[in-house]
Amino acid sequence: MKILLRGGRVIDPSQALDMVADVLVSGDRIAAIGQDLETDRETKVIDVGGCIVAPGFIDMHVHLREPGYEQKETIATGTRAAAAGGFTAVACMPNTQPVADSPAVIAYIREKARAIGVVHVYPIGALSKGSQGEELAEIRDLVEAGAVALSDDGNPVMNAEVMRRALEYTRLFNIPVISHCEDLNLAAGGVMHEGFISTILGLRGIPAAAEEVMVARDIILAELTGGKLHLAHLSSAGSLRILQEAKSRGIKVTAEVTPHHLCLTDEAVEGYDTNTKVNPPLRSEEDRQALEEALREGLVDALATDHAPHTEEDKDVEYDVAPFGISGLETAIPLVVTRLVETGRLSWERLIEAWSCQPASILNIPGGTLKEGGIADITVIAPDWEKEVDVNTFYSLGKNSPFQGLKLKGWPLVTIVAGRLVMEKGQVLL
Ligand SMILES: NC(=O)N[C@@H](CC(=O)O)C(=O)O
Repeated sequence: MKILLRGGRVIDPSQALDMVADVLVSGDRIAAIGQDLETDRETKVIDVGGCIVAPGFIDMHVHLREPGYEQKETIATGTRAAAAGGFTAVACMPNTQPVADSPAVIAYIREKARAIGVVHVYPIGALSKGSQGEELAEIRDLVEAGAVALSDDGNPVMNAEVMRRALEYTRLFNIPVISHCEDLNLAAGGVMHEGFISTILGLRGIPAAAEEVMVARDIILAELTGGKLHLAHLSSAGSLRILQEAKSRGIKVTAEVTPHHLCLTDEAVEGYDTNTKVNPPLRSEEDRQALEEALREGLVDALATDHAPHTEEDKDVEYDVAPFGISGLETAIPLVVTRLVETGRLSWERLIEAWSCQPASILNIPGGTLKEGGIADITVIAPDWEKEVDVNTFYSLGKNSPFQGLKLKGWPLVTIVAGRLVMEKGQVLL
């Protein structure tokens, strides 16, 4: 099977490539990039004139919910949502039931993904047993089973000694520790950003400091141990100042930001829509602008959705008791394209670097490049394709999106995974 993507703007930051060209896929590999490439009768030709052709987008932070919470999402539905959203690979968080703290759960996820998944799935192992934050998980066994990183995402590691040991021990395997930075004592049962709006709404706030003190602590521990630290879903300007200082001193730390923290602020909570309840919370406009600038300048390395699907029953409750999370995979790319790329605030090159090259490099996984001979994971985006978000068309079981009804541009047009056409014009083909 061969596929020819004809006449798109091919942007591959890994090779400093930005030109109008054809891309030929043969088997599971990129066969050639060039002008007017020849085809034979077996080649499926897709006209991508006017579109962006990029190395496959990798979402390094998703919740696939399987095993244990299959009413919220499964590996089958989550990977279809990823393909529909323009992603060729996802890394999934271990807060499943049972928690992915054993080789058996890691193996289960990988086998299920291989059998029925539509995109590549890279499991992230739990850092501590049961993600309880008290005793390290069997890290070597998790790595040998295929975990690409360790994290207790959803459950901050409150014990600094445990975090220290995780950063120390993971050095042996050269994998990152992904930290969900939240001091639970400071967060104190809050449900939104602590500020003027939380006061007006009468909702308990989570101060930005709840994130910032943990960012500072984990950076100190990364410096102490020499471990690889990755900061998940940063939300506050203060976190960025600490990150800046750490990077300027050469500490091994990377960070990600989500589309919702780039596109929304705490004002979105004003209608008490529980789909705006997310952890960390949507913060102030000043924080939002700082995140945008940090992404543009590369201080924040990567984009990631933190796709957190929940059922309608879960979310159809009072704001205080609703679970945190946004179903993000199927709106992520057009949101960032519409708000940041189309407005000239983020270049295509930087978008692709942050959502393809960087995640591949941080997790040390295949992809992030269109080099000839490499694996054919490709994302095509149609910058002019405009349509409204409709959660009823989501492949994800999680319809919990605060973007319902929003008109967006720059939808993903084609997703190719290891040479297989898995999505075309929004329709998943498997
Ligand atoms: N990010 C979220 O808002 N939700 C996450 C867990 C979490 O990080 O709280 C989830 O798993 O639902």
